[in-house]
Amino acid sequence: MPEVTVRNLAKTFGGNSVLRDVTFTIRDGEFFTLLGASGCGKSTTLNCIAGLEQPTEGAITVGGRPFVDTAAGVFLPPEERNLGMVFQSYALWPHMTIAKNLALPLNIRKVPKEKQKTLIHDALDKVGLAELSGRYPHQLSGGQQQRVALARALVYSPTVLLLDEPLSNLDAKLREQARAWLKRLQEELGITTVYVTHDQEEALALSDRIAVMEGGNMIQIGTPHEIYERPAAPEVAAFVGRCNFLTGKVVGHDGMRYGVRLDCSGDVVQVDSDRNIAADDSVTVAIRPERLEVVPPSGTVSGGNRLHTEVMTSSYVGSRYEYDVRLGGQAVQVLSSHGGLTGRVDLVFDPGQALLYADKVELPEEQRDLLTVNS
Ligand SMILES: Nc1ncnc2c1ncn2[C@@H]1O[C@H](COP(=O)(O)OP(=O)(O)OP(=O)(O)O)[C@@H](O)[C@H]1O
Repeated sequence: MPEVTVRNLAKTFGGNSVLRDVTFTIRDGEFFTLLGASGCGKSTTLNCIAGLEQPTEGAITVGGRPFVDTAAGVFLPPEERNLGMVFQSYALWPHMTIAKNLALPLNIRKVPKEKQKTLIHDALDKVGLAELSGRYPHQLSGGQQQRVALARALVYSPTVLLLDEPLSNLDAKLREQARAWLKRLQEELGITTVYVTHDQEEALALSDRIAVMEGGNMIQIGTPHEIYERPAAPEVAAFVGRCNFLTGKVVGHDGMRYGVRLDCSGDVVQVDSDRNIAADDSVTVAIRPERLEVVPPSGTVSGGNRLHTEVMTSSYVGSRYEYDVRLGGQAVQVLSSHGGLTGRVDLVFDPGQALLYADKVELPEEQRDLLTVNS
């Protein structure tokens, strides 16, 4: 299966720039996800690879074959790219059986009828639906229809699979099952896959690597672990998983490189960071709710840092408790296995569990709302 390279991709719609200098390489056999909020340019990027959109600038090659090169005037039409596509709407023909739906792309490619039978059977077999080839789409569940759409994209052995939110029409439970099934299938087939989603959990669960997009730019490319544990920018930390952003002022450094000490609403804490930050700089500390431990004041627990806070609200959410606490003028969310804490509490965390950003961060809406509601 081929590698996909995208170089300096740009797209404008009527003077409105929606992709800006996007560059990335998808490795052979990789499950690569474009993740970001609605309107950030994920589908436009995918459609440029598919040939459904013509980029304003840039070059795309698949397996070394140029699909697009605006500088050289190259644009390969979609039907010559041999890519498999599945969209959010499965776009199955309702008046045709499943077998007939799968035959369509083969007819276009002038595959002989006898060979078609084997290919259709094999493709339906891959998605576990070989028995249902004579049914019509309305005789299948949503999950089965989604599998048929995938089989139709696989039936002509595409070089790359392009999937645009293919699971978003399924209900939550079915979606989780389909996710596990899709990952297994992609691994078995070893097909290079580009996946578009705005669902960060789905991206983390499915992908070998994720590209996080914002406003037409790619702001980080990395493995799910890298994206979650070492978000390159506060925007990534805010979009992937939940994150608290605390403002603080640097009061000094411990040691040559790591260990920045800072004042967070009156408490001095230490955060590991290799950023070059000077004393008195205003910084933002990002910390995940599950990386904070909430304890009664002066309660003992391991962890280097202690913030003095007060519980605003707490709720039991089945597997754990969620606390919203106030730290000076800042709101902080914490997940804990301990329930029933009220009033003054301490938040404890390890210096390696927080990330330091040199810029002041615009608070995510949930954190701003928390303070407004509880003040
Ligand atoms: N054909 C078009 N004409 C004009 N503007 C467009 C067109 N297609 C997309 N856009 C705009 O380009 C921007 C990026 O759209 P795109 O569909 O790539 O975003 P997305 O990240 O896939 O969002 P979503 O998850 O909502 O599909 C949006 O602001 C959108 O309105």
